[in-house]
Amino acid sequence: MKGYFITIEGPEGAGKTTILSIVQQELLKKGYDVISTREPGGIDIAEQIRSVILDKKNTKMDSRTEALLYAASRRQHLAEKVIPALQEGKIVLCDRFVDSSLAYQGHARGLGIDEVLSINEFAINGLMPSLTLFFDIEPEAGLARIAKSNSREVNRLDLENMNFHKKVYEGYLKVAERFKERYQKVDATLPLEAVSKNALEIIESHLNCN
Ligand SMILES: Nc1ncnc2c1ncn2[C@@H]1O[C@H](COP(=O)(O)OP(=O)(O)OP(=O)(O)O)[C@@H](O)[C@H]1O
Ligand SMILES: Cc1cn([C@H]2C[C@H](O)[C@@H](COP(=O)(O)O)O2)c(=O)[nH]c1=O
Repeated sequence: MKGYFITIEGPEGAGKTTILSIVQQELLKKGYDVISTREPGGIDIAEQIRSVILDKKNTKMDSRTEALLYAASRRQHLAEKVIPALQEGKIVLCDRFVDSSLAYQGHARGLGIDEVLSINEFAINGLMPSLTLFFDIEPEAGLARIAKSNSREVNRLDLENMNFHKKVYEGYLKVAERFKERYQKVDATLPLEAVSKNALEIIESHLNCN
């Protein structure tokens, strides 16, 4: 495929959405053909699946159902938006992708990283990002940012206990180690300007070297 598939990962409140928007604007100014999107969501069917997964009322959702719904939304998003954009040679910046499933469902929910990767292989059919930025921040600090923000609605996953969020973080460290060839850590505790500058530098260097 001609384009670049770049994903942003990290715990709740790490700043992924905020920085992704700044970085996209900077890349557009520099003349790059770049789109941004998110998981779960990004297109209508996947946004509908997102509503089901994240609805606070759905307290009975089984962990395997949750993993399968994320994988289903992922497939539709790839088929309808990501793959066509890559075929047109665009840079696709995606807020979360399969590594979120590995950290949240695989490690934190206890389904197993290998098992969750295996159900996702059917969904992604070989398409993996060439670069993943891991926004590194302890869960307590990320959740404190969300608690302060009045523009971000609290969802079903946010309401999990601190032990769950610590496991998510631990899961990410395992996933980053496993896929170290595409992983780059960004210190997400720094001020916004520093985080966006660092993220932009990593992305541009990847675009120039590949
Ligand atoms: N580097 C930063 N320093 C201070 N505050 C920040 C920083 N980055 C983001 N924030 C603030 O933290 C809050 C969460 O940011 P954002 O929604 O971008 O995080 P996120 O990683 O996308 O979270 P989630 O995955 O849980 O949706 C927002 O209020 C945002 O303004
Ligand atoms: C893709 C994906 C996401 N999640 C979780 C992570 C977050 O708690 C929500 C998404 O909310 P955000 O505000 O857009 O970050 O879903 C997950 O558990 N598994 C996944 O594969």
